[in-house]
Amino acid sequence: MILVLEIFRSAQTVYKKHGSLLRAWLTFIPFIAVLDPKYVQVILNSSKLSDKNFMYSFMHNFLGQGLITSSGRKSKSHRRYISSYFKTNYLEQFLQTFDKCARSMVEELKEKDKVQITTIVNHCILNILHQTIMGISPEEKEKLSESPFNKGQISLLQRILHPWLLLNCVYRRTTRSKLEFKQKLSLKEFSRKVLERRKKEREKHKTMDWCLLDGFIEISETKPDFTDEDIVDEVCTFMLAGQDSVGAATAFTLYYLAKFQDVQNKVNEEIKEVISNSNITIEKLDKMKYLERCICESLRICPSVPLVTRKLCEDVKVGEHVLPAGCNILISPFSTHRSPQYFPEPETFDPDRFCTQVHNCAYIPFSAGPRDCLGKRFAMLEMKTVISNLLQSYKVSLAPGNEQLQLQYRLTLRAKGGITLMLEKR
Ligand code: HEM
Repeated sequence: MILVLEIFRSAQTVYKKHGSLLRAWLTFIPFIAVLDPKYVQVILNSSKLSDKNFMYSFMHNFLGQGLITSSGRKSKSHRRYISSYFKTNYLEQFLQTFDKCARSMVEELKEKDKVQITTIVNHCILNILHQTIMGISPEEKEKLSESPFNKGQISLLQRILHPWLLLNCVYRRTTRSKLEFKQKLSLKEFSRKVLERRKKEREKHKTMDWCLLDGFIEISETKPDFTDEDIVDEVCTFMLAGQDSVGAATAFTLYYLAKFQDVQNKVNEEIKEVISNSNITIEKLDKMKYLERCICESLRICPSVPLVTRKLCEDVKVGEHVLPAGCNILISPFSTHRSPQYFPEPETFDPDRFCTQVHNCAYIPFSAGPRDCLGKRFAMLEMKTVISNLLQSYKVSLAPGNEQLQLQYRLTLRAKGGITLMLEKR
């Protein structure tokens, strides 16, 4: 038996000490932690076991009841409707925005030689999301400054760490709950206004860059079970799902590229060869295989989403064990990615380990199966665009004192104190 935090702290030794199927406590809540990729596969790949557990309901105040937090029929139909908008022909329309926002990020770095890259990257990612999800362009400075998505905060971790707050009757009386409720109202209110504005603009047949909200409106025009309230919830979900996850993964990758100059040089050679100051296209981004392996390796060591949970709706056999219906399952990409059987010397940064095929559930930064990340290709194209734009202009290295990465385990994984880089103009 082990506390969930220990799964992180002793990720390297957890397999030796406890095996890959263990009972774990998240304060007073029992979980079964499933770390072995073969067992993880049984759970994540089953469409019958795709229900999220009670923890996700604590995110309703933040994310609304969109795809990430919902279960059952609603999540299945929403996912079916929305997933077609994450295919290449739609993503292609976002490339210009990725590129434009990345270029203006690089422009802002002019005259600077030392930067907190986490903050800079997060700002760029937020601009990209405002444009691609809601159709608010980076030029609409006033609208952007009003956006409550710039400062959203989730209370789930506080509630877990102070478990009496998990009881709604207690939590409702706290100042934190009132603030969270106010925040939920402002996220929804803002999204509702943006929806109304977009509908009006569509009526006037204004030529506009396509955004995901257009897709949501199109769905609602033909599917009666996809209402305006659902649109608002999905806007909140996508705005928040694509924020810290991508921000952290981009910053972690830049950390490793700054730390290992030989790897950065190889990435830079690839960028020169593939892009050579021409326009970015999906084909070119797909060609950047070495950069992709660097991003994958950063996501292996530092997966932005370090924990995924499920509730079993039926008994499940994994190996010789039967996990009973009703129990809470915890899957930890952070720990599974450190399985020495699949990733020898797991703490070593080695992008070339992805030259050979790995077990599909040994590497799960985007989860796997019917509830895997809908935005994974969006995220990969976006991260490649942002990183290659930065590296075309600057050589990056670690600022003195920033050599050691300290991780902070929030809902998403972060670098404690951010990541500070030195920039040298190329
Ligand atoms: C590096 C970036 C990202 C990582 C590591 C990541 C990781 C994940 C993971 C692990 C899940 C499963 C969560 C769970 O089951 O509890 C997930 C779900 C999801 N992600 Fe991402 N994500 C990233 C970027 C994005 C982006 C850019 C978007 C959209 C713009 C997005 C949209 C979603 C959605 C909608 C789901 C819910 C899918 C469902 O439950 O059917 N993600 N993501």
